[in-house]
Parts: sequence; C-alpha cells; structure tokens
Amino acid sequence: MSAPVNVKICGLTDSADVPAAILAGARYLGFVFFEKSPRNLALPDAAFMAGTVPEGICKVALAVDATDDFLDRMLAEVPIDMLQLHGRETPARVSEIRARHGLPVMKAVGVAGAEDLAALDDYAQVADQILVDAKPPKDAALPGGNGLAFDWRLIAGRRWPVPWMLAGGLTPDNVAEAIAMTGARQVDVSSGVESAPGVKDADRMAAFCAAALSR
Ligand SMILES: O=C(O)c1ccccc1NCC(=O)[C@H](O)[C@H](O)COP(=O)(O)O
Repeated sequence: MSAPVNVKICGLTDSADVPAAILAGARYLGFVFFEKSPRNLALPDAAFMAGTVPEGICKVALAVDATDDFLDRMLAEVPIDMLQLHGRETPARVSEIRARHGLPVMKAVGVAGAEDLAALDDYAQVADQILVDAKPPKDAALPGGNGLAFDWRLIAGRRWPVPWMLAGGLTPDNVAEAIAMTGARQVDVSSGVESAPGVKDADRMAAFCAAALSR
C-alpha cells in the first residue's frame, strides 16, 4: 500500500485557517509574501500564524523573485521550514537561495504545453522539490494561485529525481482524478478551497483533503 498523499494548503490568511487546515489533514501550510496577492501576509501576522503550527507540519513561505534582503527579514521574523519560489528565479538563483538561507527550496514551474516540460528537468537538478503548476495567463496579475488547471496528460507517468507536487486549479471535485491521472503523491491547493479570493473555507479544505487522502 502506498503512503498517504501529502496535501499542501497554500495562502492561509486568517489564524483560524491554521487549525482548520491541520484538522482537515494538510501536511504543508503555505504563507504568501507577494504584495499584489489577496493572500499576502504582513510579517507580524505570518509570524503569529506560523508560531501556532505544531512540529511535523511543514511551514512554507511563498515568495516571488524576492531579494535576499527581504528573505533575510522574513526569515528573521517568521519560523519557516521551506521556501517556495514562484517567480522567474533561474536555476542558479534557486541554488544561491538554497545555499544562502539554509532551507529546502521548492521551485514552482508553470506548465501549459509540452514545451514547458524541459524546465521541470532543469529545476529538479537544483531544487529540493518541484511544484508542477499551471502556467499563468499572459495578462494575469498573479504568477500563481489563479485556480487554473493544465492538461494533466502532459505529465502522466513522468517522474523526477526529487519529490514533486501537483498544483493548479485543483478542487475537492477534481483532485482524485488528477492524482489518478498523474500519479502525484503530493498536491497543492489554494483557490479551490476558498469561498472568495483570500478567504479559506474550512468545509472545502476538509472535503479536499478527504478526496486526496482517499487515493
Ligand atoms: O496565491 C497567491 O496569491 C499567489 C501569489 C503569487 C504567486 C503564487 C501564488 N499562489 C500559488 C499557489 O497558491 C499554489 O502554489 C498554486 O499556484 C495553486 O494555486 P490554485 O490554482 O489557486 O490552487
């Protein structure tokens, strides 16, 4: 029997989201640091929320093309276990951030077509994990968290030398099919468990985790 699927719930904005996500079954919690996002957190709020997370649950900080100065300030204040890089960070920058900040790094890679798959292989050489996400539309305000899925057949049967997560447009209704089609053992969700942009819904988080953990 395979190990249970790991669920990451990204973009928590309220302190009540932390116990709700953990009770639902999430193993990773994502905190967004991107000013244009409805899920953006101020450092003191993130520090408070992350401080309530028990041992064994991975606290992930999501940043977009962040400077070392920002990462230094954020990590000095917020207890974080993993960095998620969701911008245009090059493989060299991923390596640099890993070495400088001493935390595991998950690099998000956007997929829209077969031409995007090579980047997954490149980042799998330098990151601790890769997040296989939908590529944002050209005019999107956000580089992720858009509730948009990609064609899962593109990665069916593909494997990488590091752990990976499937993301992009997952919901309580489609996550089981996404897992079945791709073979993912880790899934990441944000919009699909919200009642409005930036507002997590405890019932949807529970339904999502139940559907993912049933696979
Ligand atoms: O959530 C945001 O607002 C956000 C902002 C900037 C970069 C990434 C962002 N979110 C990424 C995610 O929440 C997930 O890792 C992933 O993209 C899946 O999101 P969704 O399609 O909404 O489930």
